[in-house]
Amino acid sequence: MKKLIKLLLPQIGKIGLLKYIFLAIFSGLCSFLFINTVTRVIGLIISGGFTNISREYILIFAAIIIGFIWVRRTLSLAIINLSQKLFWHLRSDVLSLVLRANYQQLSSKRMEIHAAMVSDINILTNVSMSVIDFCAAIILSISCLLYLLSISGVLFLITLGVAASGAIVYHLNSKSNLTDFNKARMLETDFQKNFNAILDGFKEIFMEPKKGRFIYEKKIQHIADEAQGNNTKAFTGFLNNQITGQVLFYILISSVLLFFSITLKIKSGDTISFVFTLLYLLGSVETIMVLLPGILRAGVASNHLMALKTELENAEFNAAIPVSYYSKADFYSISVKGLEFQYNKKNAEDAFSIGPVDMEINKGEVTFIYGGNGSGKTTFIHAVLGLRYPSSGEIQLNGQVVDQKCYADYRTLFSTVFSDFYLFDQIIGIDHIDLEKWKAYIDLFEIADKVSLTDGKLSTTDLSAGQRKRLALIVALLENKPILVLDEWAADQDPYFRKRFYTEIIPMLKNDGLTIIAITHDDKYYHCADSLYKMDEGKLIVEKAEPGLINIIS
Ligand SMILES: Nc1ncnc2c1ncn2[C@@H]1O[C@H](COP(=O)(O)OP(=O)(O)OP(=O)(O)O)[C@@H](O)[C@H]1O
Repeated sequence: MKKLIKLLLPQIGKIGLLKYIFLAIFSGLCSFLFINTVTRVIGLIISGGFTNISREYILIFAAIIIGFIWVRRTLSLAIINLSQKLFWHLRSDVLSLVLRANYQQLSSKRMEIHAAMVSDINILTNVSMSVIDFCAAIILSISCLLYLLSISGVLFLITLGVAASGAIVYHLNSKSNLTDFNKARMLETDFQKNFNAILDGFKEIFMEPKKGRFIYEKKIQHIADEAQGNNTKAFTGFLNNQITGQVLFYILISSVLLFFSITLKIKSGDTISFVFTLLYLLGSVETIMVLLPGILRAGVASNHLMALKTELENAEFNAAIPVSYYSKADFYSISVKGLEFQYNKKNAEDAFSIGPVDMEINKGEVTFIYGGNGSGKTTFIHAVLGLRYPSSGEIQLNGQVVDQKCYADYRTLFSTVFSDFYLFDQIIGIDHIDLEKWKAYIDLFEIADKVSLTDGKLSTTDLSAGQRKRLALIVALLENKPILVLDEWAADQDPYFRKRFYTEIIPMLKNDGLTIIAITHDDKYYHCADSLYKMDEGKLIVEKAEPGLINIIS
């Protein structure tokens, strides 16, 4: 509940929260006044004191009903607004944290974030709708208890004793119910992971339905069974509490009617008022019991959400937004000195590592890195790009050590086409798109008849794999950054264009003052590089590190 209020407070402010509390109290009081008036009128009817139509009671009932309509409408509208505000605020909050998070952290948290977005935020939004009924039921219960006290102190104490026994039973069970909700919530992340595997791997599944069946039967069914079991156990626990509460009340009401009214010599009018009020109290206690599981589940969801938010906010390496951008004129050299990096794994011996690596990248140089699959080329490039933070060693830019604080600025040196690049459907992140360059590039990359640009929007991204890569490279070049980094860019190009790329386009880009680092397996064109390195099991071996052309093959 505390965490829920912590989430709600920024949305409504303290005064807003007080307003909601006041409205909820007023709503509970309206219900109580209605019940109280009904009880009094029944008392009057039974005692024969209600013979004429009473204008006074008509006015009282009308005032209560009007008050009730007003308060419920005001409160409902406010809660609907609040839940919508909360829903979109939480979504944008998590997204803005995601945008500020670092790659290293985010890549290991993808599924958690997905589950938070899809599941936790929905649970929280939905529960905010039932908060009014919950608060109103609590106020009504308190008012009923106070009224019971005014009727008979002894019966009130007996009622309190019964309520306390219910509360103890509830408390004893709620811990294990909450554990079950928690377990079910943990499984939600696994569910999202497998759900994404189905969506992302649908082509493969469509070709071989056994794959889909495996994920469905062996993974999702298992998760569904376990989550269903946990949720069912938790909800059953709450239902048992509810039944226990009801039974205790039924026993109490029967005892008041058949036993206490006689032994305690309570007046019949008071007994009737007491029993009526108990029945209403039972109703509001039931409302509380029905709504409580949802509210506790929302507590679990808000715990997860807050933990995720805190984790994203407290990232050790969290400067994603650059303060200033490097231009081509600002860049002279990058020196990689003793750089080491290791992936985090539970068993550190299994974790792949690179380094120590030393390397020089000078302005205007074309550097190729080659090596076997899994040798660590991409991992190393990620470390050079500042996507992953080295575990030891350092990177120097123009002779100055790049520390964590300047990493965001450092990353502005690079435009990239990763091997698993994402092509946005519009050119974003560039203040002024140079349309002349765009035209020149689409001609140079021979896709002028395939794609056009209107107001920064690409006419299509539905192209062949090779054409998509050409388009991604054009977008990277339009960023006009000092260094271009390519990861196996030419792998999807036909032999004709591959030759053009290495022998015409790269020299042309180099002439334009661009520094190029490319991971490549195209040994036929290694001679086109000024510097050539081989990555071998995480170690970088210099093949050629002086400006000039070499031909490894010859
Ligand atoms: N996200 C990751 N978490 C943990 N280990 C990883 C991760 N990505 C890669 N690895 C490990 O790092 C090793 C090197 O991967 P990397 O992608 O750097 O190789 P590569 O040389 O670029 O290979 P390829 O030529 O096949 O693209 C892999 O063998 C893998 O075990």
